[in-house]
Amino acid sequence: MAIRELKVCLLGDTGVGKSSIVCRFVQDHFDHNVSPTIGASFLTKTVPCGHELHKFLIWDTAGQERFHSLAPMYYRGSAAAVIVYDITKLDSFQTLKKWVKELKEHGPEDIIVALAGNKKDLGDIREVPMKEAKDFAESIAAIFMETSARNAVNVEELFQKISKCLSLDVGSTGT
Ligand SMILES: Nc1nc2c(ncn2[C@@H]2O[C@H](COP(=O)(O)OP(=O)(O)OP(=O)(O)O)[C@@H](O)[C@H]2O)c(=O)[nH]1
Repeated sequence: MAIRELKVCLLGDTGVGKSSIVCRFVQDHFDHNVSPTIGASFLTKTVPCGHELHKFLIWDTAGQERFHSLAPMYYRGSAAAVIVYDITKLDSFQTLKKWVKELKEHGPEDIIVALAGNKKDLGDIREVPMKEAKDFAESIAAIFMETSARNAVNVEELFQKISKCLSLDVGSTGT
């Protein structure tokens, strides 16, 4: 079976759960006391998609402002970007919009963008209405999912959607 390597980066405010999403996806594990990422971390996971295997090369970037200038190194050459916000923090949704703008201006032209509203398990203290995020995602033709790294909700599904989109992309350029 053919293996395709797909570079994916995670972007978003500090504390929104980027590392936790990656950890849930790659190791099916959740840590309540995960330390903030320094610089970036790298993990891989291979998943079947149709008649091929997709090997995700995942760059989990640091959300702290002091690391912002490093981000282009990770989104350049990426096939997809997952921009994460925390549904309980309106500020993190504003930061997501800044990342969308930055990707549009400086990212790869054909990059697939996925928006992930994480911490879905904390719906009681939600600050970002799902509809608002969904409408925004639609307006920029992005994949959208609310996830919970903690409860393993929609994390696998998020990467499956990205995988499917990447397959379709190849299909359309091949014809
Ligand atoms: N309740 C809940 N907490 C979560 C979830 N995902 C992550 N967390 C918690 O949120 C905190 C921050 O998670 P991280 O994964 O370190 O966030 P990050 O976006 O990688 O942060 P930086 O590395 O600083 O950019 C940790 O205490 C996690 O345990 C979730 O789905 N639900």
